Amino acid sequence: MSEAATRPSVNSGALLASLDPLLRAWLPRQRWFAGKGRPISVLEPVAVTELLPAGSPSGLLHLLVRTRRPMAPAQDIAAEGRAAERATDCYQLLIGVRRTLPPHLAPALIGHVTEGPLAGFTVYEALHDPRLMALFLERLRMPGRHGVLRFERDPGTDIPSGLAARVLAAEQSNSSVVYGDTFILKLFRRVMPGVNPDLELPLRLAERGCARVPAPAAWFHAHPAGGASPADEAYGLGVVQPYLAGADDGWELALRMIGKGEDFTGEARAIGRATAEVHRELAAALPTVTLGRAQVELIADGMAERLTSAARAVPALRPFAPALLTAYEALADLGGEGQSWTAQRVHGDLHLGQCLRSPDGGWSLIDFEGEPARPLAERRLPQPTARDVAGMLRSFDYAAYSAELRAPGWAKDCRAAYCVGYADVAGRDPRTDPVLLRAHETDKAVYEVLYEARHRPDWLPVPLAAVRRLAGNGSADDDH
Ligand SMILES: Nc1ncnc2c1ncn2[C@@H]1O[C@H](COP(=O)(O)OP(=O)(O)O)[C@@H](O)[C@H]1O
Ligand SMILES: O=P(O)(O)O[C@H]1O[C@H](CO)[C@@H](O[C@H]2O[C@H](CO)[C@@H](O)[C@H](O)[C@H]2O)[C@H](O)[C@H]1O
Repeated sequence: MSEAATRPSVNSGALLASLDPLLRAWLPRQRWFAGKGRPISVLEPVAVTELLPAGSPSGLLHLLVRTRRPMAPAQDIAAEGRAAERATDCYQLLIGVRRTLPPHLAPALIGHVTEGPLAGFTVYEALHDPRLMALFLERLRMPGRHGVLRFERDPGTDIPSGLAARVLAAEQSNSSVVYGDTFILKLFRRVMPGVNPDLELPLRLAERGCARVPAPAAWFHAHPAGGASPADEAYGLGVVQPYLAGADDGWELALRMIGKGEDFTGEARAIGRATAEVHRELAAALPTVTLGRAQVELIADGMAERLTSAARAVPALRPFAPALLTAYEALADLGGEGQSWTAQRVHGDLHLGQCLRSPDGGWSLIDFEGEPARPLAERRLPQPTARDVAGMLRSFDYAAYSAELRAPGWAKDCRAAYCVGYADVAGRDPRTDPVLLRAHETDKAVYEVLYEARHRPDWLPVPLAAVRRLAGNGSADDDH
């Protein structure tokens, strides 16, 4: 990728127009695309960067495209309101361009271009092409600019050249490529202007020497408007971090151990300890605030608003909404009585899949992006640590449900062990604040209903079962 060969020189409008029908068919099939099963109403370029020209023999394009969120079915439009019709999302794509696609890249096919500047070429998902991704790592190793793209790296971390690239098969909210079992590149898919907490928090934790979170080694972002004005915030696009080779992800490990009838409470307790350690470091690295009456009410109001909008989008949630609201009312009431809590930066979307156990048995936490559907500014606000604890408690429930567990009590025991582990480090058991915890667990279950409806409709029954339980005035642990 010499400077001359990589100078961005494309007419982005004409290029995207030629890819338009292919992307409209391909995008909605991607897991990371929000809004399944409905046609894309608008597809327009935000920025197009030619990293390698077509025909060399494989070209590489970096695209930021804006889509208008698909229209809701007729019956939901009135309920979702005009705002939902106007909502747009920006997605990051890395597109390979070849005359013909070799058989091993067939699963990556996006389509054959028939018109415009790329007529006669085949375009495909570049992440599946080890050659292109090796070239992309070379670009990441060199700090500097490339059109609207800006590449940065930690000068203290050596990223060797020539590492073999392989795309991760896991279906995710984002996409990842592993390099030689030493580094992993995470490419954010739905991107927006502003500081991405998935870079911000690991960088701050690395500064404190926190070993529970892989430290960013290189990262890149874009300034589609040129970056001249302070208001023109960068879009965070991707991060390279050390790859924890041989690590087990907590979700797969839990399902495996359930399958073998093995006890998971020891691991749950260790994850609780890891969570509390990361919370302690985040509280030391970034500002904390005391939540008074007004802030607690705001949090409760925010939860109620999310419930209302989720219930509009997912009809199955509607019958439970009034009962779920009582959890938020109880939180606001406690705030009104003068109960206060500390808020700090948190993980924001903690679940078993974000916990990795290294072969030495130590747990690390990854993916500090927060809930992908929330605005960035909101995800970066200090919050009670109960948000993360609630995420993990829900995750034990997910694992038990997904394994169609016969043994009652598995989730309940893991939830308890996790809280005990948390208290080992924090000195306070999260269950000491049942109203706070319940409100956050309810909020999480509501988020999950919306997430599953948008991304994995087949999974909707999992959070709906929890919603039913939480709405039933019973304990969140009932039925396990
Ligand atoms: N540093 C790492 N070491 C090993 N595996 C990792 C690492 N980071 C991510 N992974 C793997 O990649 C998967 C997806 O990463 P994650 O950051 O959670 O992306 P997403 O936001 O798409 O869920 C994880 O579940 C894990 O299996
Ligand atoms: O892609 P991310 O890991 O950033 O998070 C999103 O996808 C998760 C699913 O992959 C989703 O998590 C939900 O499903 C998990 C099992 O697959 C379960 O362990 C979690 O508890 C449950 O919330 C997550 O909510 C979503 O933001």
